Amino acid sequence: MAAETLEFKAELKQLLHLITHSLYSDREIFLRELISNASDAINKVRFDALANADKLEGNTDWKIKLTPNAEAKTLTISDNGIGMTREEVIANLGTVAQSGTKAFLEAAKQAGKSGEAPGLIGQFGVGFYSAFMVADKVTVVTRGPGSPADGTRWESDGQGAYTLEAAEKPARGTDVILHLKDDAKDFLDQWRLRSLVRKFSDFLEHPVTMDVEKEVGEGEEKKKEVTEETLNSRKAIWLRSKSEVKPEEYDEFYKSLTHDSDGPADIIHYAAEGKTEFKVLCFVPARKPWGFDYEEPVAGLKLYVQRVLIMDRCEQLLPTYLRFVKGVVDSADLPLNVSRELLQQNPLLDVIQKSVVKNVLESLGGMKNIEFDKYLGFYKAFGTVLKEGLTRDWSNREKIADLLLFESANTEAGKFTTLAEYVGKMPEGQKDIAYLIGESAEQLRHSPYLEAFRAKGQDVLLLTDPIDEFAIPQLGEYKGKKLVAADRGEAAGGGDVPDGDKERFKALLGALKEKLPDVADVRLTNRLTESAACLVADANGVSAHMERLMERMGRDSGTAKRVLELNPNHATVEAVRTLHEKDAADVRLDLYARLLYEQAVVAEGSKVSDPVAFAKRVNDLIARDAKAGA
Ligand SMILES: Nc1ncnc2c1ncn2[C@@H]1O[C@H](COP(=O)(O)OP(=O)(O)OP(=O)(O)O)[C@@H](O)[C@H]1O
Repeated sequence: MAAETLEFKAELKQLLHLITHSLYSDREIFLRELISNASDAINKVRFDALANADKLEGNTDWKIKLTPNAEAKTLTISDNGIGMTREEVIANLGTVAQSGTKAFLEAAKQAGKSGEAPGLIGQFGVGFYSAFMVADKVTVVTRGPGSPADGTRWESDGQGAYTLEAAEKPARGTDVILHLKDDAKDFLDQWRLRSLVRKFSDFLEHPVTMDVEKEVGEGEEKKKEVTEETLNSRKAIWLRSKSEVKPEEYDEFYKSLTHDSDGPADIIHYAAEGKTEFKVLCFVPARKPWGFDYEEPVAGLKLYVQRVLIMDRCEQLLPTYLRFVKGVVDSADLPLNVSRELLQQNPLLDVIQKSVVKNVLESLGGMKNIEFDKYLGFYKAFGTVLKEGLTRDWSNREKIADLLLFESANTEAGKFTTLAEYVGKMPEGQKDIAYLIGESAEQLRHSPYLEAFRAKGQDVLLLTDPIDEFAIPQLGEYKGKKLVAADRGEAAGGGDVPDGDKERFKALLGALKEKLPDVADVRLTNRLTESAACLVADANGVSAHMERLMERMGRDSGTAKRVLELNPNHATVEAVRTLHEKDAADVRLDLYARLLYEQAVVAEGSKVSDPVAFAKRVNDLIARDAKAGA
């Protein structure tokens, strides 16, 4: 049958254009990507064979073989893995399945200028196409379990189309044949290949081999002999003890696992011993992977049973709030031949998860105490995700709370405090931990709600992460101290005012309440020292910040009316009181009531319902005042 020509999908064309035209630095990573695909393919067939040994066809001498051919200027990467059917070739090598491709293209365009782009390739699951960084033509000959006639040959120059035809393939598996570009001939060099394999794939369980010519014998007997050599040491890095692993080995393993071009922020490597035994090697990335924010949140670790990869992402091993953690768990206590469904019910997985969570949280705590700058980088990337744990992982709430960072009324802008530090600095008499939620710390620093706290020498945490609105009330308390919102009725700032004031203002408060249908009540407060008025929510009501959030999401927050609090010691409030005492029917009182309310709305960072009318009211005041003063 003649070869059939098919077009790449549009996005893939764009991607290939980018790969072949702009990504030049670091192109050696193509070898890591292709070896990693070959290794995945071997793992797949080996796993399938646990249930159906016939698939193996006796071909179980697992290996990935590199064949450089100087004459033909090709480098071939062969494996005896699962192979692909014709349909699978079309699905896997003719389209980019990942939804993040568009984002990749954008990111790569940006990063292309700064030379970061190759690091991005793997992150977006386009590893195979990195072959076009070094090859101007790629041929793939592959077949799954079956007979030699079932093979498929795929070929492309990466320009927009590929050809497909049936092919004879004696053994199951895949050959990827790279027709190297003129400037990529160094990848034919055996020493270069050997050093790249050691760098990228040393820990790989399967041997990566190459035929090497060696001189053997002495004198007359001397002759050249070709032997197949294994290039990688094959020591699964997670099975070794910590002291045996070099930092650069961790680094390379991490990079092969995540495709990150930088090293990890934190390494968690231990062997659990006792009733159940397992080994864990996890990493905390130093920065957010591209796509982390818009991809569906999924967590998981690779699960090996005695070095056989059973699941690429075992969700039972990691809670979603630690989904930034990447790594491997190897357990000798799980049965090798169970189905994935049964495996997921195995109680041992919960035991392992508990242990992983404990170790990750402790390790993050250590980073915070010892390498704060590094921790800050981590926290800025993943702090929001970590906070999800406050609402989901009750048993570890306190440990997670210890990892939180906050700006506060007393910190300099851009500096942070912790709950433990806050509690340590609480002046005598302060019972609760006060916090204020809003859009930016800068705006919150000017909030009238801070006044009373400042006057008492108390600090207030300034929270600006949208999740804080849910997560912090869920936390509820820390070390026996209640967390209270500074703009709520119950907060330490609000308190009783002297009876004399209450008596003097009684009539005015009644009148204002009538004039202001938007508020639930008008009362005096000692919360304020500089401002005239503020709005507070009931202890159980919806806060102003929450209302703004709900509005933005297009939801009705079922706005509960709030309480207008007035500062009896403020000159403006006192002047309005005097005016009301003289003539309760003075028409100006309507205007003043409205403005007292509206300035409280503006001060808390919300919008007045009719900004034009508000401006007109202020202008009327200015005009009157200016006229009186002229
Ligand atoms: N040697 C191979 N044997 C069998 N299938 C392969 C082989 N190489 C690639 N594939 C198939 O092609 C798909 C696409 O490969 P590609 O490297 O582009 O992405 P990926 O491996 O899925 O993602 P990532 O590179 O992020 O791991 C693979 O998922 C696999 O199904």
